[in-house]
Amino acid sequence: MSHWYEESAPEADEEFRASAQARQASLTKPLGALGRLEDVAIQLSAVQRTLEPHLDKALIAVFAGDHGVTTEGVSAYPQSVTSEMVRNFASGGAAISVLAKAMDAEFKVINVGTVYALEDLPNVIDMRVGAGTQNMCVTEAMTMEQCEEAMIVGRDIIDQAGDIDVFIGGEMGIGNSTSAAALAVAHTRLSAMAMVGRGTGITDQMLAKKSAVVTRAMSRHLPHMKNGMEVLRRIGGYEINALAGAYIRAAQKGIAVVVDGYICTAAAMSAVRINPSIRPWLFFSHCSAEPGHSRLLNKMEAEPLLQLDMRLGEGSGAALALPIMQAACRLQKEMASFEQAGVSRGNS
Ligand SMILES: O=C(O)c1ccc[n+]([C@@H]2O[C@H](COP(=O)([O-])O)[C@@H](O)[C@H]2O)c1
Ligand SMILES: Cc1cc2nc[nH]c2cc1C
Repeated sequence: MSHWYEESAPEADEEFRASAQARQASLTKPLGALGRLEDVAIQLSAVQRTLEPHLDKALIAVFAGDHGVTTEGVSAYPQSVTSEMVRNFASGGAAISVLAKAMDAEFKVINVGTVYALEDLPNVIDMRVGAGTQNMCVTEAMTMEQCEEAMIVGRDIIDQAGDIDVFIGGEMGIGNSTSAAALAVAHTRLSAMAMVGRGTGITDQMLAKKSAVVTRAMSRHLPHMKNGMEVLRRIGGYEINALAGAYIRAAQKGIAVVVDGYICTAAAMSAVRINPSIRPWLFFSHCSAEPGHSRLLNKMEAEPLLQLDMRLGEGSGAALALPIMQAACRLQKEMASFEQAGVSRGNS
């Protein structure tokens, strides 16, 4: 039986890619002078099958969930911060709340599994799959039912979105940089030491412990990770799995995805392992200060647009990349050609 998450996304169209490349070459600028903006517009042309790619209607959805592994002492902040920040997202005080407004994007907050039950909050969609995951050092983070349910939360957020052409996922979860590091080890087979970082800002001593925690979790789970779903079930998180489900559904529906930081990239890599056809729809916004992030991006052959030493999460880096990507679209659409503007071509 095939599952919803295995259905293919529309392929990139190589004819539109070639036409977009030709159009870029015809515009009034030295060949290649818009650098990475040209790559973005060309890739969008290939997946959206148009010479006038567009990212006008954006949805930013932040998924929140707690992590059992926090009992190992791997974060600089207490678990209660996940729920406290959900409140802050909802009341407009978080960085992503501000950025979503600044970027004119629709903004949603989804509770996929905080430990603390939150009373009915305006602007928060309550889709809790559980009260935090289990500690991956001692058991699987969740059951397969919970794993699929969390992915369906993400899928349904995309299905319920109106007519959007770009999706930005954000996450909030104290301890989730440990889960992301474990996912990164699972997908790259690099060492735990290479993939752990300071997350919210831990000490050297805690960093050594975090590495040992990931090593312990991997020795338990690695022999059983026969497919991407099993990886997400064993060492993922509710918000991470919701992101993976949202990425897969967005690509299936022809919606471009802008991937945020380390945790989002770990979710994206898991989603690609489950459904490789989604890869052409993923755009990588920034390289975060987590040292594992650049390694994971390399593994995915992904070139992020920005490097701002950010390590916030919430979708903040992706929100900042959006106007650059929108500008890339407008430039390809609206710039004059050498012929139109009567500008002489060079020899390049
Ligand atoms: O996006 C990133 O690259 C990133 C890097 C480090 C930390 N974070 C955020 O910080 C939290 C995880 O950090 P920690 O130390 O609790 O594992 C979580 O809420 C993430 O959104 C995010
Ligand atoms: C305050 C705070 C805000 C965050 N946003 C994403 N992760 C976070 C972690 C902390 C600790």
